[in-house]
Amino acid sequence: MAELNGKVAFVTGGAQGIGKAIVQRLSADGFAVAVADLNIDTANEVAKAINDAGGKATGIKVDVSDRDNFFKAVGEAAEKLGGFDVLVNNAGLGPTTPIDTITPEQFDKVYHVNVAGDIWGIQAAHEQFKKSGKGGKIINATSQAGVVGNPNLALYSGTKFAVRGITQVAARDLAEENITVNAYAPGIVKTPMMFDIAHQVGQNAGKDDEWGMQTFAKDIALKRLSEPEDVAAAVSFLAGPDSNYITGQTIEVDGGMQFH
Ligand SMILES: NC(=O)C1=CN([C@@H]2O[C@H](COP(=O)(O)OP(=O)(O)OC[C@H]3O[C@@H](n4cnc5c(N)ncnc54)[C@H](O)[C@@H]3O)[C@@H](O)[C@H]2O)C=CC1
Ligand SMILES: CC(=O)C(C)=O
Repeated sequence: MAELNGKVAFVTGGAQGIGKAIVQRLSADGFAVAVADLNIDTANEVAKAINDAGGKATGIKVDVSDRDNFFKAVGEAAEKLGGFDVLVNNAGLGPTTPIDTITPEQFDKVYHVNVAGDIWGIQAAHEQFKKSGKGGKIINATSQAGVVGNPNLALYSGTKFAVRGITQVAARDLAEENITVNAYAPGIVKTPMMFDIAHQVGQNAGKDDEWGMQTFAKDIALKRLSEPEDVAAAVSFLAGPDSNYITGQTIEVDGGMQFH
């Protein structure tokens, strides 16, 4: 395990999938990490494994769609870990929503987590950065589906386009305070979210999960699905000093799906 670098990172959705790989990678980079998730039991298990391996981590319960709760969770992490330097707005929901099936309830739920959650996170991080006066880094999860609209994902794709917009605006608004804001756009990553989407798409077409996965995977230039660690490596760059002169950008980590 690397020596602690004196910085603290707060990762939402850190209990599983891409978020878990991010907290593990940032811990290996020397960050003290807050494993922030709705699922506190799993978050605590991930934090314990990091502590057992010689890192510094704490599990924090958060519902990113609840503004007050997000502020409280960030404050708690800053107090427990002794600072606040990096926010990774990673938590998200990815329902499969053929266009005619979208309900008002589903719209509210997904937009509150994927879009409002990012705004509350940016505000809560900004509050901490103002206190420290040192600036910081905000890193948001979008998707290749937030770069090009994906079939069956109208609701989800729309939220991920919004995340790229919010990233650009926040980058401009916060730049004077030495705060950078960037995003990562994963492709088809082997996580519970993606396996669920593949299952739903396959089922809706009367086919199996593998067929559902291939409807997304067939366009990957590098011809393999993504591991969560592929994404964590890009987040490591965005959280570290080598990206200090980059802000407002989306890095696509999709094995070559979207080019522009
Ligand atoms: N898996 C993939 O292929 C891709 C994923 N992404 C994005 O990457 C991010 C992570 O995705 P996965 O790891 O695949 O998802 P996942 O569904 O496997 O894990 C998401 C985590 O977020 C937590 N979470 C859900 N709602 C929450 C809330 N309201 N407050 C706090 N935590 C909450 C869950 O408990 C879970 O631990 C998401 O923003 C997703 O949209 C983007 C592109 C592709
Ligand atoms: C889940 C997701 O972000 C996809 C399919 O790009």
